[in-house]
Amino acid sequence: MNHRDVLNRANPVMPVMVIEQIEQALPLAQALYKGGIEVFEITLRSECALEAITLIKKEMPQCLVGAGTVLNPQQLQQASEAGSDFVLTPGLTEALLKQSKEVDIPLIPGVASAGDVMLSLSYGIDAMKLFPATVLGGEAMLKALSGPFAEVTFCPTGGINPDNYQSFLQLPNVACVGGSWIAPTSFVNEGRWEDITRLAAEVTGKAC
Ligand SMILES: O=C(O)C(=O)C[C@H](O)[C@H](O)COP(=O)(O)O
Repeated sequence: MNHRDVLNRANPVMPVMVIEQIEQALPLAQALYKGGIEVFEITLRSECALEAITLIKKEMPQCLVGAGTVLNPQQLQQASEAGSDFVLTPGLTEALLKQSKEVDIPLIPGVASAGDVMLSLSYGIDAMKLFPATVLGGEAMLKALSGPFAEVTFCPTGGINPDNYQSFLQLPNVACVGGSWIAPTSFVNEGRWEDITRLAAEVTGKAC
């Protein structure tokens, strides 16, 4: 499985998940799965994030579990040891790119400029996260990047919501979108799992 496979399998949406309590991990992942989602981004923004990755991967091996908000090589190493299938970063650094090759885990780097895309390509990575997508110009930015980088596939993330995700998905260089709107913190904290399944199913068109 490479970077591109991850983004293609995440189509149409990769949920950006913040799990504050380990008890929320499985109900949340299962609620999303029931709504047709099988690729998760679990951000390393909470104490129990690594534990949540391990747990979800163990109980739902049919899903792909990625670690998000990976900021440095140490976190990349920890994410890999926790069992992550892939990692995502908000931006890219040479240190992260090098470490992902050493650890041999697909890294989907956040990019915000043509220079970032070129650095990522120089490490053989042609599937990237555009972050923060709407701030960077959204669809206009993606159309502009498709000129020089026709072969690159993106997962726009940051500012994607129920009103704009469809127009992003129509672009040929967009494999999937990323977003937290699909797993709102308030719903997670209130245990509104059926509402999360409904949100996911509205986007995927699937329910199981
Ligand atoms: O943490 C990371 O690795 C990021 O890249 C940031 C997240 O993708 C965005 O915070 C999601 O943005 P929203 O859907 O607008 O909430």
